[in-house]
Amino acid sequence: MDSRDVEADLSRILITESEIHAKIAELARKIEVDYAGQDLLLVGVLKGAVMVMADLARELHLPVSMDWMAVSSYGNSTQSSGVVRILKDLDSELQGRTVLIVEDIIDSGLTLSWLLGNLRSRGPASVEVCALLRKPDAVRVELDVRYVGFDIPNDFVVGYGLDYAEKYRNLKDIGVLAPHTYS
Ligand SMILES: O=P(O)(O)OC[C@H]1O[C@H](OP(=O)(O)OP(=O)(O)O)[C@H](O)[C@@H]1O
Ligand code: HPA
Ligand SMILES: [Mg+2]
Repeated sequence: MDSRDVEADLSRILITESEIHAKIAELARKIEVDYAGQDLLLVGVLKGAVMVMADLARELHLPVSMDWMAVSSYGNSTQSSGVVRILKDLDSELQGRTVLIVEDIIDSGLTLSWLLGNLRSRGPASVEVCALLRKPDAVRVELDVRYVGFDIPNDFVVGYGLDYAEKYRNLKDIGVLAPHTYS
């Protein structure tokens, strides 16, 4: 855990920094095989995916471009509002591009479901998804996700980009937020 005194806010560490980095290397090896010889556009979903994007992009031995989209459906809550808002759109045109969405977490799946529909309507050659975390017991929509790092329990997690009310994104590990911090 980091130097900031946040241990009291976590009920437990779920995934350590070294486990995260090993998993990202494993995902990168698969992506390199699947996209060999192609120019890949990585689309990071701000803000949660900043850490995954930074580490995955540096791990990939492929020519990649990086672009960012900011959407938000959680605000300062631990429950998705179900309403996805674009806060920042992509700078790139997607026509004919090979796109890989990079996400930190699939929880209800509502953000990704909406994003896939939105990006696919822009005429890319393909759109696939790489998500570090997924909560199988929380997913409310059918989603085809090509790369998933860890399936995790249905607890609210923070760290490594994931926030609660904009806090904890800078933790190196991923931990379960103790209920007393938000109830
Ligand atoms: O599967 P879902 O239930 O839709 O949840 C997943 C989304 O929620 C979080 O984003 P958030 O809206 O909190 O924005 P942030 O990335 O800026 O924290 C997370 O980063 C995913 O994008
Ligand atoms: O468990 C979570 N933690 C932080 N942000 C999130 N956004 C969706 N689910 C989560
Ligand atoms: Mg958030």
